[in-house]
Amino acid sequence: MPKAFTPPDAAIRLTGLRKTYAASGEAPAKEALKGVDLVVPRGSIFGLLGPNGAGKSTLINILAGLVNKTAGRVEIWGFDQDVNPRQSRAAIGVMPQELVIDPFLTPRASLEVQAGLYAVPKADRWTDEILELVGLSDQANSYSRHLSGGMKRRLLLAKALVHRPRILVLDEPTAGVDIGLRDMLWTNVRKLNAQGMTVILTTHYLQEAEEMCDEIAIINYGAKIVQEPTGHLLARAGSKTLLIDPGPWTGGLPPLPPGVEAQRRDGRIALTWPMGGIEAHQVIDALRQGGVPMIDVATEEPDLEDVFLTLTRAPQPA
Ligand SMILES: Nc1ncnc2c1ncn2[C@@H]1O[C@H](COP(=O)(O)OP(=O)(O)OP(=O)(O)O)[C@@H](O)[C@H]1O
Repeated sequence: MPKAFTPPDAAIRLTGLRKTYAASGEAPAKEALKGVDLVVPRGSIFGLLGPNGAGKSTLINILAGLVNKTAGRVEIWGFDQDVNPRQSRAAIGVMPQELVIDPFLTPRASLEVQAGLYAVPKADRWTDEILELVGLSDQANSYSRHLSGGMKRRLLLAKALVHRPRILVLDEPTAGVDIGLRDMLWTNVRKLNAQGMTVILTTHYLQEAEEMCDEIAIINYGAKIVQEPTGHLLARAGSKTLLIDPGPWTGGLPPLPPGVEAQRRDGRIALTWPMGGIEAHQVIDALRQGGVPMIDVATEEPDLEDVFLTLTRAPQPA
């Protein structure tokens, strides 16, 4: 049995990962990954974000064994992809972006073929459970060519699960899908994660990443520019604002905690301060002690979009 040599907390460990696509015809060579170091903690729901062309698909395709890296090291669940290709492949299941499905197989047959490819013994197969999980039990025996686009995506998720991978990778799973499918996906992702599966997803929907992911890495121009727990990343987004409706009150404001700036905005009082340090209740307490009436209180939180835009607006490195 080969020995895992990464610390037990890493589901994925990338060290100096590089990919250069060779020049072809008129197109020059393209350096898609420029030495990425990345650790995905075991048990996390991990978001891999970046603008179009940042290198996300290249990175995922390398993990999936579909694209050969140019340099660097890829360890999946402790197994070096070059040294233990079989074990590292067995540890990961990938739901691809594109609808690659054999139209002449039924969903049940597709899963059986996939299980065969991964050498899953018959006794360990969980075909019916997977079909149930993704909501394809009723279509289990229909030809896949008769499935709707949404059902084909369900089948892709099902195929990624046949060998009970430790790590599930979802490449843009919700791009262009309807709400029912999106809900099915997120319910299942949470369920599988609660059972111990590490989940990595790429998405263009920042709100989705904010809701789903424990930790996020952002890549841009083939380089990782940040990796942090989602909460920390949001805290980088600058300021927090409290909006108070004092009704017809026109008095003066009491002293506020240092760093809090006040403005009048459409009859409301907008109080803004940098994230971290001051808590909203301290500001509210100060207002209350100063006798400011509060008919309504609302907050404006920064979101991942603010962070993302700030971090990815930097010009392309030379
Ligand atoms: N097979 C290829 N041959 C040459 N260049 C490629 C190839 N695949 C990707 N690239 C280039 O590598 C860069 C990274 O592409 P990649 O698809 O990994 O980005 P991405 O972040 O996944 O983008 P998207 O969100 O649009 O899928 C891009 O400039 C792209 O044009």
